[in-house]
Amino acid sequence: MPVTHFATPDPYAYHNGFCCHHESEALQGALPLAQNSPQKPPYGLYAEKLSGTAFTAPRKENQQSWMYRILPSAVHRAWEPVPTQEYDATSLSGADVQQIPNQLRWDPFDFDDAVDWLGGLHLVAEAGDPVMKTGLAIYVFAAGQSMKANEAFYSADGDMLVVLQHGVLDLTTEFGRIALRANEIAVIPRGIRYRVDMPNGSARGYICELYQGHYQLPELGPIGSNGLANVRDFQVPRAFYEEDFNTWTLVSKFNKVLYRTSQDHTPFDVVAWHGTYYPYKYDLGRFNTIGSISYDHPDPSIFTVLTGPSYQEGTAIADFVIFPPRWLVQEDTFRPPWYHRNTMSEFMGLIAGDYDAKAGGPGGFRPAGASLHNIMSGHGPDAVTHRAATCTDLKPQKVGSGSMAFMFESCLMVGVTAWGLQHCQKVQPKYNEESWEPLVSHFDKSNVGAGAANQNGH
Ligand SMILES: O=C(O)Cc1cc(O)ccc1O
Ligand SMILES: [Fe+2]
Repeated sequence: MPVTHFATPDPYAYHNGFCCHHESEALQGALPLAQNSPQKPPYGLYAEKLSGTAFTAPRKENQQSWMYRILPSAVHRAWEPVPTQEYDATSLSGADVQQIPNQLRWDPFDFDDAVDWLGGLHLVAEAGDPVMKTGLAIYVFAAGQSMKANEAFYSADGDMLVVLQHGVLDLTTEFGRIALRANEIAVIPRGIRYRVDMPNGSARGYICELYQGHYQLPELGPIGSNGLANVRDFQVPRAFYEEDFNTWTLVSKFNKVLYRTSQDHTPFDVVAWHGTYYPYKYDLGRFNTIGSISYDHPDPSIFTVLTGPSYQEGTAIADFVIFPPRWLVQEDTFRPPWYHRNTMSEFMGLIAGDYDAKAGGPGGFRPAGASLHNIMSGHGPDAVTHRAATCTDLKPQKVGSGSMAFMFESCLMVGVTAWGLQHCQKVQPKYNEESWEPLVSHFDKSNVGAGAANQNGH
């Protein structure tokens, strides 16, 4: 029976704070004092460095951690490809993606309680290439089984931002443990080993894997020094280790192919760590939402939780944007999102409730469903929403109570996999037709007042 040790008696205690250096000891004195690799690290541990950026990355971008572990992670046998019949490997390869301009919407994706984390991953959309460290991959997942006993996973391809729509995930990572509940997100950076247990059975959600760079907080500019996702609300696990010399299986996603190896010790043997490269979680309910208190609908970038920047300033490979419950108070304003064509692609999901730009209900935008408005594809409120927003009395109104929609927005044209287009059987065939074709012209040359500004003078 493995022996388990936590930094604190509570296995789910966290360090609070993001973009900063943390240090964690599950055994007092396990971190060397004032140096990283003493000749003999405390307690006979091995020092191992995990580099999340190039050694030479500028200080403000540099991410790395030092781990003090029972055995180095190099102690394992040779990697072998996982036989494709064990996992539907083609569903991860992205070999079948198609870039299409159609607006797409998916009905809620099914639960699948028969599979575990790896069996439950479905690549829906992708752009770029892990080999060149460019782009992103978007998955939906549904699983009900814990990973096999003594099995752990990592992705060499990118940083996985997990949006949990339903259930609970118990994540054991090299850095410690994270309990993830619906309406929370976790980010597991490239290379970090973890396993996923499902203490409550069915779990479902979405993942945006960033092949390039790392997620960071957006600049706040004139908003000032607080607001949106606040630094202290990000939670980082505390050191946790087991003494376990049983045989473990490691699975690696390496250029979208699963490889497997074995070793006679647990990968979760990090007694202490310090650094800037670590997994973390964030509860979307803590987001400090900011909006217009005068007129007009602001750009949704004010709802950015995390951004994965491209090399072009202000342009993201992946922005993670949420639409939390909020008050709408704008005067003389069409309050839902405007009609739009975007140089960015917009993949949306819904964790719970309704999204104020779209009708819910059967055939609508529903929790656990999704939509994709690819580059320059027209979108915006459906006809029902347009009518309601045009006719409504503009009193202060709370929208989205109990709701949480989100968007993965990318500067890249994402392709959709065969699973996303066909095999999942969730594409709504009449999305476009039913959403926007009912819109009719209200153009009336003889009635300027039909759309005139109000008397507030803006
Ligand atoms: O509903 C969408 O498609 C996303 C979206 C939200 C918003 O507030 C403004 C523009 C936009 O595309
Ligand atoms: Fe848009």
